[in-house]
Amino acid sequence: MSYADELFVKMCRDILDNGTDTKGEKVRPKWEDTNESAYTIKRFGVVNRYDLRKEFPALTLRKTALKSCMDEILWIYQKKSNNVNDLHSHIWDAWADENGSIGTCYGDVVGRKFIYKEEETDQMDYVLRQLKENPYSRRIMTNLYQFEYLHSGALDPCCYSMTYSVTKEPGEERLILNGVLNQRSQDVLAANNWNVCQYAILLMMVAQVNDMIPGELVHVIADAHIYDRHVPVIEELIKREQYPAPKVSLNPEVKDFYKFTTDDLIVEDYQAGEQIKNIPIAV
Ligand SMILES: Nc1nc(=O)c2c([nH]1)NC[C@@H]1CN(c3ccc(C(=O)N[C@@H](CCC(=O)O)C(=O)O)cc3)CN21
Ligand SMILES: O=c1ccn([C@H]2C[C@H](O)[C@@H](COP(=O)(O)O)O2)c(=O)[nH]1
Repeated sequence: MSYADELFVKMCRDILDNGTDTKGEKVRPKWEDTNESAYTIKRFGVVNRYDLRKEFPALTLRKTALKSCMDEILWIYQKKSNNVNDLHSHIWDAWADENGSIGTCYGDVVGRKFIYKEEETDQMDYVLRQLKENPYSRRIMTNLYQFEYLHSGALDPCCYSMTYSVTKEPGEERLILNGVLNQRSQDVLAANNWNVCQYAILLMMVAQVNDMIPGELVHVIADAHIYDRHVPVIEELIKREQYPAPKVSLNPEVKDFYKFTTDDLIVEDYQAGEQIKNIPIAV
């Protein structure tokens, strides 16, 4: 059975049984159809660890759209775009302006130039260069939570930082590339496995172009929540049958981070439960 399923079911049970309700409090998100407040049951401080050497962390309770996940991660970290017209899914449409822009967040922040040691770079190029030149550095991270740009971005980034950390295992020639994903806010039904698979794929891409082995992904979530309208959906989902994790790999020919496309993601044996259609998204 997929380890990601096991962790997901445990996390959902913990949120539902031990979480606290925001009902009646002042909350930001709304349900688009009725304009009512979208309340949640939340759990503070959830930490999940996935080991990519053992298996890929995809849910099998329902299918996660892995190519769309990768498409969004390429949009942010490779194209460094903030325009939904550069994205092949419609998940960001509700937050875009009439030109398709989501403003100064996500890709826009990744691509902003700054000077580091007298050279102009951006956050992703900095990470790629540090891993090549200085892999044991403890300063290898991206950080999308830039206060000066929040006011003109469509949404404050939820997955806001990724810290890369290299280890060496006895008997293993290549270095292991691990990552800590920090997330301030998580819509567990809509995007938990979506975000996990995205950053797993990002770690795999960054490892491959540095000839490293993707190791552990540690996902730290400050506010892991289930929206009120999602509770019955989650209750049904976590009772479903679980299957072994799919095999997910990258085209080994790609050695340049900027050359990956979603065609380079190879997904095999992905058996999963029925898709849940039309999940309501709080905006
Ligand atoms: N309330 C809320 N939840 C989120 O997950 C979220 C936001 N808001 N705001 C911005 C982005 C947009 N995100 C989204 C929005 C929709 C889906 C969604 O509907 N996913 C479908 C599959 C979509 C596809 O196949 O392309 C799913 O079944 O999970 C996922 C992430 C993540 N973010
Ligand atoms: O990658 C993402 C992007 C967004 N979310 C969710 C988490 C929250 O439910 C909303 C954002 O609302 P805030 O009031 O700004 O926290 O979007 C996610 O889970 N993953």
